[in-house]
Amino acid sequence: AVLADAGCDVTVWGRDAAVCEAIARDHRNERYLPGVDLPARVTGEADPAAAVAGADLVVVAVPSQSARAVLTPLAGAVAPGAVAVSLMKGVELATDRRMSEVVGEALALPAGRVAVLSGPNLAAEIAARQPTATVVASADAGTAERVAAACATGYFRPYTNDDVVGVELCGAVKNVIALAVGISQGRGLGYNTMATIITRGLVEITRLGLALGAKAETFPGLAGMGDLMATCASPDSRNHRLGLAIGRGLSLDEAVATTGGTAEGVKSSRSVLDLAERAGVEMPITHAVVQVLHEGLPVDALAPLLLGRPRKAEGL
Ligand SMILES: NC(=O)C1=CN([C@@H]2O[C@H](COP(=O)(O)OP(=O)(O)OC[C@H]3O[C@@H](n4cnc5c(N)ncnc54)[C@H](O)[C@@H]3O)[C@@H](O)[C@H]2O)C=CC1
Ligand SMILES: O=C(CO)COP(=O)(O)O
Repeated sequence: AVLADAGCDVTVWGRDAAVCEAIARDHRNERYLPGVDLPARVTGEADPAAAVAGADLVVVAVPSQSARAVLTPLAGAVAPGAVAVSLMKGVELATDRRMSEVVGEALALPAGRVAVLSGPNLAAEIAARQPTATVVASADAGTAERVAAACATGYFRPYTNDDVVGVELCGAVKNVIALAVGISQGRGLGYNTMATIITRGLVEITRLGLALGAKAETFPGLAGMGDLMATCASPDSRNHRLGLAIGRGLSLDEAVATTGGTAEGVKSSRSVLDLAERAGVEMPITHAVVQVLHEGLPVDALAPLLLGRPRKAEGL
């Protein structure tokens, strides 16, 4: 809808042919955006190769762990000169690849023809055309500018950035931090705890990013602090909601079943921690989330674990 409002003709592909048909026929996607009229420029197409054929931009928004399988068969179908844009906020399990790396590998595109878009961009608010901003990053400045121009509207303001690593890590790790905030709120803890987790969460995202070559100024920006605030505050965030359910005592399976949609942080917490361990970076909140979600640590052990660490000076 944003791209269409910005003047692009948009073809949506999805794995459910009935949803694609409804988008083409009615310009509605009742399953994911009930009650929202999509612009007339948005149509649907059940054949993925037909959907990408001739497209200037191929915008990818499937769950991160599915991206490689969805994109690999389309490598030959992307038009020469087209740019792929990742909206995904995760890190691939098993390879620890960021999504721009997965997209580039799967579609056989060089880094300069891949862009990432990340920021405080909760889908329902954007569908309601509420004002927000975002970051478009690419290794190629012209590519970032091209994507930003294609999605700029009166309610959606893209800023360009050349720090792909930083922007992507912000998007992936804020989901893990939002899980931790949700868990704390599920235990009945208040705003001091939330602010502590968000602030120290940003520190550990920054620490990882700098170790992996990102730029320091990306982290207090929209993709970093901006998206952390939106995701940790919003009851619409799936990661926040899933954390809340865990904090209230549900098992991971029960929490996933009640949350709806993909909470990327559940799986990416593991790949992020793996990246951190390989880079020799300490990420205590991410580590604690992995322990609670995947290693059986009781939620009540979380605060004593984090607060019981040796004291240190504030900073990175
Ligand atoms: N929903 C939001 O507010 C935002 C989501 N994102 C990111 O966008 C990405 C996608 O998220 P959502 O659209 O919210 O997830 P979702 O879970 O709501 O839906 C993703 C879509 O992918 C489809 N899908 C799932 N597995 C698939 C597979 N194996 N093959 C093909 N299609 C498959 C689903 O049917 C659905 O249509 C995630 O990385 C998320 O972090 C980024 C910004 C905001
Ligand atoms: O990334 C998002 C907002 O920017 C959406 O967050 P959730 O995936 O937790 O719903």
